[in-house]
Amino acid sequence: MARLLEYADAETAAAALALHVAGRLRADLDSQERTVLVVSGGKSPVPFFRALAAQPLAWERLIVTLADERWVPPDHPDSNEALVRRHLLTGRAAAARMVPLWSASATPEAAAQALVPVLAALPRPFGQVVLGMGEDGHVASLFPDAPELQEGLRTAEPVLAVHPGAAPHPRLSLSLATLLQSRDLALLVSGEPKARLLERALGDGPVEELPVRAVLRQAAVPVSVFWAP
Ligand SMILES: O=C(O)[C@H](O)[C@@H](O)[C@H](O)[C@H](O)COP(=O)(O)O
Repeated sequence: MARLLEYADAETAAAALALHVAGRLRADLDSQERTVLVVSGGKSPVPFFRALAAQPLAWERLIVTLADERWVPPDHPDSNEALVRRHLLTGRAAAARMVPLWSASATPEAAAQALVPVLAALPRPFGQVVLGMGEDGHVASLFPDAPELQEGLRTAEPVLAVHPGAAPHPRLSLSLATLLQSRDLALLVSGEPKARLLERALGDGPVEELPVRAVLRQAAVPVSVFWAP
């Protein structure tokens, strides 16, 4: 059962999430050499990235990777890697090691194959996974209208290529199984247009309709929704 935390505005939710994530990662780094933070892209996480970058942490022992990536190189304005580098890996946080999903492979399928050993080498469980929720209920790049949705929800492979029907760019997405290999999950959602959607996502209905439900419903990993209208 997901824990719903409501804040007055997006900035306050982002600050609270940054404290939550920093505390979680610090707890790992007190008892192990390295830990992994997995983040999504999109617009919502920018204030969270800035707030987290200001947190005192042993950044040089932190590995940052993405829940999903658009099939564009890092110098493209839609690149999630570029977003993370610009807003999170700044100041002391620049010492963290970034593990990108994009590579100069011929296709997203080839990039997914190349990522298998890279992701297998990351310490498990991840310290923290932070996700957003798209206006169609997608999470990471598990889109309701993508032909690969069932595969993403069921495969034991770590990552897959996704071709969403409407959203721009093919994607690379961690599979649901991999997103759940974490000590903790947080979902950052804000804005009135997503209020009704979040209510529906937390209610009954098929996962295929709103894939975010797969994360909200599972009981293996604690999940908190940082919500601001
Ligand atoms: O690359 C992406 O698009 C994301 O990783 C995606 O899953 C995102 O989290 C949601 O689409 C929410 O995006 P917004 O924050 O822009 O609404």
